[in-house]
Amino acid sequence: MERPRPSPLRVLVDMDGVLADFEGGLLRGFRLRFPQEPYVALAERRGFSAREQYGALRPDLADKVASVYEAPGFFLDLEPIPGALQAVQEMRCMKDTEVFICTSPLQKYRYCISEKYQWVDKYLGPEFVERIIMTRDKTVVAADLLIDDKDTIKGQEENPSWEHILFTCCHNQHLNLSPSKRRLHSWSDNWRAILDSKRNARPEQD
Ligand SMILES: O=c1ccn([C@@H]2O[C@H](COP(=O)(O)O)[C@@H](O)[C@H]2O)c(=O)[nH]1
Ligand SMILES: [Mg+2]
Repeated sequence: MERPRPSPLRVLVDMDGVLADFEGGLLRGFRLRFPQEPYVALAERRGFSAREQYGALRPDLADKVASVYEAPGFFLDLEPIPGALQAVQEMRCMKDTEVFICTSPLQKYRYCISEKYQWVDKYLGPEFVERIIMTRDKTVVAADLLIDDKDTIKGQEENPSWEHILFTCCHNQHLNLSPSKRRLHSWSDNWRAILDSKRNARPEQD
């Protein structure tokens, strides 16, 4: 009897901090727009929210830093993270693998949503535009893996189906993870091994 084909391994890849260099773009934009103000160097970044860290430095800097990423052109002008584009293109061509870009829009979404679509089209092409999942709640999306730089991902679903692989970024590099949690240190790290191990760990299908 013919064995049934395994279902493809579904991988969600985050955008800001994983494909697009949000932190680099934010620091560059902040220093250009507010050259007299103190800033947080990338090596000093702690915690997902740049807004909170700037606000702790001086309360009025919270709105100033947010005004940088809320401005038109911010998301479209972000540089790709080194190796990211090649990695996801390779992932897309891998046998028995499905890759989606899973990204959260800002609450002030006026420019962010369309610019994220344009960015994907510009750097990855229309095949990937078809594969954008834009959501403020990633826990309700079903997948095997989520590669994301946000250290804690919460939402309506308490037990998301995916395993969160923490992608190293300036704001999370100092965190000690629980032994069960895995990191991808960069796109030069062995992301293929992570996909393979997940594929092999899945229960056999009848
Ligand atoms: O200080 C910050 C840093 C980022 N954001 C926004 O959060 C999302 C992050 O999306 P992911 O899909 O989790 O990468 C994005 O819209 C950032 O602009 C923020 O609001 N404040
Ligand atoms: Mg992110």
